[in-house]
Amino acid sequence: MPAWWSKRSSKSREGSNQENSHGKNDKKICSITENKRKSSLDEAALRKNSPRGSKEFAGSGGSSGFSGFDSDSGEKRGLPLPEPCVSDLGAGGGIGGAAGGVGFGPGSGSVSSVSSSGSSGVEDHDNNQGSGSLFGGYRLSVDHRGHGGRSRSPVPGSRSPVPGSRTTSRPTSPLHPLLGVMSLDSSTGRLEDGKSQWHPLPLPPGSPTSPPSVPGTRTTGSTDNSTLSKWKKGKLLGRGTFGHVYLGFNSRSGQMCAIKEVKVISDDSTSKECLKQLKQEIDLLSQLSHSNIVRYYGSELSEETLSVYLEYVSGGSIHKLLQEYGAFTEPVIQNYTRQILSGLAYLHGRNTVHRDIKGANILVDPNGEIKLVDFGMAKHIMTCSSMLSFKGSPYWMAPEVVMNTNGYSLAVDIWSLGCTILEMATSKPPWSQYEGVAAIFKIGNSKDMPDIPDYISNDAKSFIKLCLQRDPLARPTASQLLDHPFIRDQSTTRVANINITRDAFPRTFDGSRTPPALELHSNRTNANSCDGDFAMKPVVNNIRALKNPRDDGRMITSMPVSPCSSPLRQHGSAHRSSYLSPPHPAFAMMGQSSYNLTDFSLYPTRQGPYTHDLFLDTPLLKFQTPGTSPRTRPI
Ligand SMILES: Nc1ncnc2c1ncn2[C@@H]1O[C@H](COP(=O)(O)OP(=O)(O)OP(=O)(O)O)[C@@H](O)[C@H]1O
Repeated sequence: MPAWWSKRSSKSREGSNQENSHGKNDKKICSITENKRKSSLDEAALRKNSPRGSKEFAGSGGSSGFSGFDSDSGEKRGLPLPEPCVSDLGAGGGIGGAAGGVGFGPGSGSVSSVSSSGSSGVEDHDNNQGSGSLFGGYRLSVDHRGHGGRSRSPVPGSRSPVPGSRTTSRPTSPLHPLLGVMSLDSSTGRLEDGKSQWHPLPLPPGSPTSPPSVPGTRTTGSTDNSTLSKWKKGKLLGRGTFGHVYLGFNSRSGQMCAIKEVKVISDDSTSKECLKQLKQEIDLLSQLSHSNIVRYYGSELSEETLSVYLEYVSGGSIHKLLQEYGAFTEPVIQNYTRQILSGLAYLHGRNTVHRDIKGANILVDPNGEIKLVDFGMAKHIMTCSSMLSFKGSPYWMAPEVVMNTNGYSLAVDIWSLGCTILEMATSKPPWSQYEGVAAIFKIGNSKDMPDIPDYISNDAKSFIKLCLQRDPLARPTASQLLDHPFIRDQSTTRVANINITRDAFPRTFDGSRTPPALELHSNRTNANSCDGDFAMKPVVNNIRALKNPRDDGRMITSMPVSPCSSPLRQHGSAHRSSYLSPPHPAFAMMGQSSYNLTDFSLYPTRQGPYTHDLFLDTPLLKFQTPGTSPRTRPI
């Protein structure tokens, strides 16, 4: 068994709502070779932490690097922004490793360990021990005398003068010692590669007004510092391992964002680790653009904090929704799974593995749109070789990750997706009946499958079983899974649903008028996923009701619209009378499919002839037997 346990911490998540151990609080268990001496203590601590009763596995740091953090402190002082490297993901390191001190964020909820082997062929930033550069991929705006200020000529989006700006009057601060060291000590070769770009803080798309390309650039002639950033920090949205997340409000546009902050403290190893993780997240997110991945707006470095500005997703995490509303109905699970898969297919298409897929890292917007977040664990995989580092959250962790022997690949996200589907169906992750260590043994060293509830459909069971195949090579890719009936048949349902709607609302389809509500539904890709409670109701009754003369267009358009996919709709009986969400007979068929695992074996997998997966040639992984030393050699 790899030695990667670390101590419990006390962080809480999602605002004041402490998540239980199945969510964000499950524990980034940190492990590196240097920490072996802590393992016995940590293991003892872990045993105390049952999946239900305990909040934390982890955080070797003990005390939080954020203790005493004042959400209102850390005013941005117009320090130059760090400059992440924008070379493509395969361009090499870029994130200086903080001496391999991986995942020591207090209260960390995931496992994090790094193999001592350096032969992974992975852009594993954690392994950049030699660089000694926390921001190895950053060009910090410092000249060689250590003063703030850009070290090169103006670039788009830089703080260099723009029309109307008066950057010369902007206060400059001495470079933060921590960052100064990082900026000047990169061994990544990316500091001078000329590919780097600034990270301005644009408004979200659709902003009625455009801010200066970089906060702090004065465009109005004002001389006070209040214009430095138009994003004002609001309430605490949640706490993660590596920082706090606040609501941000743009006082110019009225728009909102999420601000993820890590406090910058020199000579604090926890702070360094947090910054490193956040830097990694910035590097990845800044290169991603997908509707199911949280959008990155920009980042900003002040003397006290590094802030990352992200799309605000107001619905909370799947984990939080499960806590508040209970298990999801199957149509909701289908819908969410399709979107998660879509995000994963995009991510994997860029050879990037998320490594921490779980309900707590999947946010839902009010329209039921899924956003993958928390890319602090994500890694880009440069070659066909797989990773050797050890990260994730135990209950969602793939066997090959738990055993940490021969590395792992994109398929770890597919395993975690299977666990997340079980989480959505039961409100708990698989193996949750076991305490931490026992769960890890179950995952890594048994042949057992997690319990799959009887009440889900055969399609759902088939899908989950495919994801939870112990052989990572046997797991289908995200793209392949998008074609599984559990996902694919949603579109059939949606078309049929629209047809029924057309019958029910003929006037809406004859060009005379278009109820906004229907337009909204029909334009959404997730409009097919309606309340499971509807599924059991005779559709015809609702249609008859709709054809009642009283139910005219005025009534329709004045009715409140609830997103079809919202899990909030699954329990409310009041929704059943809503004509705007007519049920579909296909839902009555949920759970009746005779599709099985064998059928899907017709689809190509990583081992199949049609796959173009990078890991086609990845050798089968062997599990490490507890007590034996980890095997890191490729088979
Ligand atoms: N874009 C966002 N919009 C709204 N809330 C968010 C957003 N990003 C994060 N949050 C909230 O903040 C919490 C912590 O965020 P996040 O998981 O990204 O932090 P972290 O330090 O990376 O966590 P982890 O310990 O999983 O690494 C989330 O659980 C969520 O409640």
